[in-house]
Amino acid sequence: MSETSTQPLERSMLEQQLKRAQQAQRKLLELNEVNQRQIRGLVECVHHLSISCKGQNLELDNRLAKLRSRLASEKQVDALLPELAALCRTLQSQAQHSQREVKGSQEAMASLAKRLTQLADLPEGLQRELTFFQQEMKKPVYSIWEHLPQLRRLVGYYEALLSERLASNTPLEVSPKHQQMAHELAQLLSELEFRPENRSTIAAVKAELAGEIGVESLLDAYQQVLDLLTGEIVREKNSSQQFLFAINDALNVVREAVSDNWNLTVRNFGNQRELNRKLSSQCNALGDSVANATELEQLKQHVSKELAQLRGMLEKREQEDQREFMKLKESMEQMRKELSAITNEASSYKEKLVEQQRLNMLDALTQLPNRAALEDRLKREYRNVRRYGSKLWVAVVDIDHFKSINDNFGHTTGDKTLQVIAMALKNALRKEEFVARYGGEEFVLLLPEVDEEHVALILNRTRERIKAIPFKFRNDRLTVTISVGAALVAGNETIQETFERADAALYRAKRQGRDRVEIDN
Ligand SMILES: Nc1nc2c(ncn2[C@@H]2O[C@H](COP(=O)(O)OP(=O)(O)OP(=O)(O)O)[C@@H](O)[C@H]2O)c(=O)[nH]1
Repeated sequence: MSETSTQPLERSMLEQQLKRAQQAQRKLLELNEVNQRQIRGLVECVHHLSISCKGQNLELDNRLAKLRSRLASEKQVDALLPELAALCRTLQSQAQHSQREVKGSQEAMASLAKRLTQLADLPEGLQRELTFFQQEMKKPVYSIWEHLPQLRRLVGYYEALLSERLASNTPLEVSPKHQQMAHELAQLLSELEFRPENRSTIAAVKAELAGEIGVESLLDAYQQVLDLLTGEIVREKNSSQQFLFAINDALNVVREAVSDNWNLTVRNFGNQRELNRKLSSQCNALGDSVANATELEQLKQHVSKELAQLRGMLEKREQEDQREFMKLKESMEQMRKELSAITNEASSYKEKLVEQQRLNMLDALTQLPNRAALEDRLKREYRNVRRYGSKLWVAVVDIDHFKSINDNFGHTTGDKTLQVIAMALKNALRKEEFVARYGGEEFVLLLPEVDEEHVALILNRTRERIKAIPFKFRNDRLTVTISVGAALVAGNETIQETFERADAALYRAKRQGRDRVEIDN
């Protein structure tokens, strides 16, 4: 082929190569453009990140500053990848740290809110809000941004409370908490035993405490209860004092009698020795007279005289003995009387103490064993569980919606209802089982030696019996129900722990609609 024929071909190839090179260059320019846009985007993003993270963590600040300066000089994003990975790690650990901080702050705020709710006289609305707030604080929060509004809310509650307190020139009011305390005092009064002459006063105070009560009446009621209690204590103290004085007097008499007897005995001993001495010298004189006698008639006269003297002495001694014996008898009699008076006094005091002890173990309203008696019994039953491995169920019984009976029909009706239910509970049990009024409208049953499959049967039967009682309040027929939670004393748990499980079961029974028995498994 000639040189002239190859030229156009070469030229066309060169043109094509040039075109491809031009295309590639355009592509490169485009890519460069994209790269630059990405870097600009990254620069902007890092800039914003730096602003929003500033001051949170020194290491993070430094990394971001370094990245910003690298971005200013770097042309390729790839070269920045190790920096970006390190930044990611720092950001991750910072996020974890923030979450921990938020959690700590949440807990501190929850505890603050709780303390606020415990403040006396907290306005009802605020109390409700705070309770709601406390519930919300239990939900997990993942960022500081969710946390901040909660913080603002808590500050708001503080502010509200503060301005309410500062503005309160308002007269004293009975808060729900005071009302609750008044009810508790009424309940306590039901558990105490007072003298018959004070019972009507106590009933009146109780009725007042149980109803809607004003500050003045509440203070009066407290004063009255204190007076009555002080009176009972003083009376008890006086009667013990009188008893001790009586014993002391009696012992003084006995002591004097014993000391008289002793003196008498000492005197007698001295008199007897004197008499014996005289008798012996009289006998000696008589012996001498007999030995030296020369005349029988003279001796006879002498001996008769001496014998008369001896007889006189013996008679005198017998009279003295008689007198002393009478004195001794009298003083022994006196002592016997005093001792029998002391014995009588002591045994009547003992009877009183035994009666008082019995009353102390009984709930005055329902006549069921009270909390102290329950504790006594529990100790014994628990000992049997530990010693012989026997079974013991603890069941906590609570009357449903009892407050509404008090509210709708009065406290006295509430009291009567308690008495009827207490009796029903008592009658539902076998003699080795035990029921006590634990307080308020709560009772505790102890069921020893009952199998798991029977316990629910027994408790449900008791529940049904109470439900079937035909209560009639102001011509309305009403059904009163109970909820029950029961637990078996297990393994090596304490009785307190069993109680807590029974209580939790009762709570479940209430939550699941009441009028039911829940057994803790
Ligand atoms: N009449 C009378 N009421 C009492 C006695 N002791 C406690 N109470 C009242 O019993 C009520 C108990 O009410 P709450 O604890 O609110 O319970 P409840 O109304 O039974 O409601 P639930 O237990 O939730 O079903 C309170 O109003 C107490 O004042 C008492 O000796 N006599």
